[in-house]
Amino acid sequence: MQHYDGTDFPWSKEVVWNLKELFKLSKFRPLQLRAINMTLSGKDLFLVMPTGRGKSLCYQLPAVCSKGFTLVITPLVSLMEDQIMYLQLINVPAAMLNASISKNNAKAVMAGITDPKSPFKLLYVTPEKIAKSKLLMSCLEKAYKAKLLSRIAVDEVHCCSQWGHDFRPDYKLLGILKRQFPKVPLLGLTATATSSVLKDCEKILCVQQPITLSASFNRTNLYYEVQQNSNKCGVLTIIVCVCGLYTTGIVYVFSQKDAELVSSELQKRDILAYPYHANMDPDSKSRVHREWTANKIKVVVATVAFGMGIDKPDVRFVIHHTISKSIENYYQESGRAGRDDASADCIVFFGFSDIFRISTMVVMENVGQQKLLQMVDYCQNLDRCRRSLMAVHFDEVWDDEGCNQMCDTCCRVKDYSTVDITEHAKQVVQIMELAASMDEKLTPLKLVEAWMGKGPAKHRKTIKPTTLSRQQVEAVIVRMLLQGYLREDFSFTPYTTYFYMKLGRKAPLLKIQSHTLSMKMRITDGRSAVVSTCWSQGYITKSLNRCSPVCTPHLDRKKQKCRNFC
Ligand SMILES: Nc1ncnc2c1ncn2[C@H]1C[C@H](O)[C@@H](COP(=O)(O)OP(=O)(O)OP(=O)(O)O)O1
Repeated sequence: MQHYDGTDFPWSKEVVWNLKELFKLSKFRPLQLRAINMTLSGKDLFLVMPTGRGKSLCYQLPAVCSKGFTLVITPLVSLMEDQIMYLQLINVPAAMLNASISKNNAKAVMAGITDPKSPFKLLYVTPEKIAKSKLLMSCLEKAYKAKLLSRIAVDEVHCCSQWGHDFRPDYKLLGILKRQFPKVPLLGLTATATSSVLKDCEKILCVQQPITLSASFNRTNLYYEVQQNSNKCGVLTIIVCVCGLYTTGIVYVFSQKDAELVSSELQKRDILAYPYHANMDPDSKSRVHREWTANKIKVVVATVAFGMGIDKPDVRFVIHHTISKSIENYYQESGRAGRDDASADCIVFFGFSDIFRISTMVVMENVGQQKLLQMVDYCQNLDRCRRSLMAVHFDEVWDDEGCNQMCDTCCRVKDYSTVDITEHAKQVVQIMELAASMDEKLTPLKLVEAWMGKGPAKHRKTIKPTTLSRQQVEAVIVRMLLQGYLREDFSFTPYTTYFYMKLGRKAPLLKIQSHTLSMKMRITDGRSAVVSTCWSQGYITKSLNRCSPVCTPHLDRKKQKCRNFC
């Protein structure tokens, strides 16, 4: 394999020349040269490389060094437009075919496909075009026969698999390409795919035994941190502080409403923040994107609609106001930070009720629930370094040295201790059994309240209220959910989906005397690195759960309460 890292191939001189003179890059990043040499040798390849590490170069550069053109399948029109704009800038001819281009333009592109002079080196198409346009397939057929179709690149290849985090039905039909054009090397690219997802993609794309190249998922310059979402004021305080520390960043939120609300709260605190979500008109969306890229806007407060194709190198923070729906999503979204290799912060706020908000949203997805719980485990698991949890998820062999104190768990090991929660878990089971005996279903909130001695007396008559704090109560319930002592139960009405708790398959184990259950909990109120920095710079004075100086202008003087959040 290492042989492919060399520069003694017939094409090597041209490759190196183009890297420097055309793409204006001084050297390759890890795995780029290997991938380029392999695809130029005609091998079928899956390239798994973290977001922002330069996957595009691995097909753009070979395209320039090959006869004919490279067909690039990309899911989003905006992604195509960005790439074409960049390629035009460096004088590499490229074209695209999608529903947004004019008929005349499409006609010219179709003619270009079979033109022996190849007026473009890269042709970008959506998977829908491959699935639906017979004309395109017939042109590609002719190009194949004339040896003009040099390579097929399938970007975001994980979209083929239903087990991936972003399945797109039209990707399922892309197997036709390898069946019709078996001699053309295929290059599948993704930032996030487990080995089982790649196996699935292999079948769907009809490639036989492709070579998989995986760059380490570990973005060493990113600092990962999870903050408890205890109240809205605390969350906003930290967001405001982080915005004060850095020049540019993204805040991801759950809904369009949150995007509007959080951005307007940041604006009230003199932070140049704008919302971005799918319901905005295209002009407003591209204006926000453009102005943020040009540093005229400091923060974009966005839903996941602000996604693929964002290539701003100097993003210094990505904050998740609400957890992502999967680790893959989180990795990709947070990975938009620090593309310039300078350090950047990735902070996610984890709130108990958010689990159930998102749960009802992903309930229809094939493995939506399972993926959400993996994300919850990432947030709640204090046993292992955040990076090692991601490594396990992406099937990467992990060495604990790899984190280098760049996550909150590694920085704060002294703040955690293992606590036996067996008796607590038994109390939860008693409450659940009592509710079941009355034929009642408990929502997570009702379960918390009953255990804390609040809510209807009938739910808690057999036990004393717990002595645990609310945060600990929630943590125990989440732990029980993650470990199968509790499980989710959904109920659908024509208007909404309700989420209830049920006893899980492992609940009977708690009846066995010798069975124990433990978890790591925070024992001190030590400050995280991000909070410490805010602290040392005078942004935060007391507890994060109180109003800080940043909130002071918004205090209602009479009630001494924050008008918006407390
Ligand atoms: N060898 C290199 N040296 C320096 N910069 C590079 C190199 N290769 C690529 N880049 C730059 C170009 C882009 O600005 C940036 C990201 O490249 P890009 O190909 O868009 O990433 P990607 O495709 O892996 O990310 P995503 O998964 O988000 O699509 O890195």
